[in-house]
Amino acid sequence: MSAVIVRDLSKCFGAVTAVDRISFTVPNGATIGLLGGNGAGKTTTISMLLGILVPDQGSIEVLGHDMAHDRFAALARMNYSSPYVALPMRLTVAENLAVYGHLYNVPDLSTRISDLAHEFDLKSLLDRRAGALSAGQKTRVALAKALINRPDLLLLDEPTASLDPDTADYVRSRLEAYRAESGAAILLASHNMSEVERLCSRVLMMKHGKIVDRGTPDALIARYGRDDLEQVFVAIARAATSA
Ligand SMILES: Nc1ncnc2c1ncn2[C@@H]1O[C@H](COP(=O)(O)OP(=O)(O)OP(=O)(O)O)[C@@H](O)[C@H]1O
Repeated sequence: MSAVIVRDLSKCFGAVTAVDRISFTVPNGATIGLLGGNGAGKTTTISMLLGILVPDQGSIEVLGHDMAHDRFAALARMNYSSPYVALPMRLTVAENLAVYGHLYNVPDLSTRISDLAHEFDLKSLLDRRAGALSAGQKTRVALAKALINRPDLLLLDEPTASLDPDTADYVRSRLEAYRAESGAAILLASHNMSEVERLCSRVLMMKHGKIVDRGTPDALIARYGRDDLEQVFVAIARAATSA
């Protein structure tokens, strides 16, 4: 069964077609990569999945719920992190996690916060204001917030942005472990191709709002005759420029 079913989805901003009739699924228990150059339409797609933007056309089904008519049932079972969406800056890290935990009605919230603080090495940051943290510290708090309700669908926009290589590696292993233990589906937008190769069973390649190719990382690498996904990405991006 699929956690996400997107059919013929479009979104325009004035004359700009940000997302252009895309269709895809995210199976339960899978991590799917959403790739594309700057302005390809990844964030717009994720925003529609979250119900933040209303599509001009098409349908989105999340965890069995039609987002046009029944989105609150789905929103309770999903979560997201994005470096482009700031957490309330005046609240401490602990207050932030508590607010989101209450919003999602998380049972035994203090234990959940303590577990996440341990998992993402946040214990020494719990009493610090979110606005006063470094970029990498904010990313770790955003990931803890994204997991607070043990979501069945996790939407991740650049989840390791600003993390040092050691912490990024640790976070990737935590995301893999969460998917394996929970059976959650993950949609991952990332510019880090080695991260995508490691985490994603399949990828969707976006260009100018369309999905121009899709498949497993290995299949795409073979189809384009390249050594890795980074080279495939560059080949598609350059083809786009000359198109
Ligand atoms: N609120 C908005 N108003 C007008 N145009 C927008 C708006 N949001 C996005 N766009 C445009 O829609 C297109 C897709 O943008 P989007 O942010 O979805 O791309 P992206 O793939 O996430 O890019 P990046 O990798 O740079 O984050 C771009 O041309 C962008 O300028």
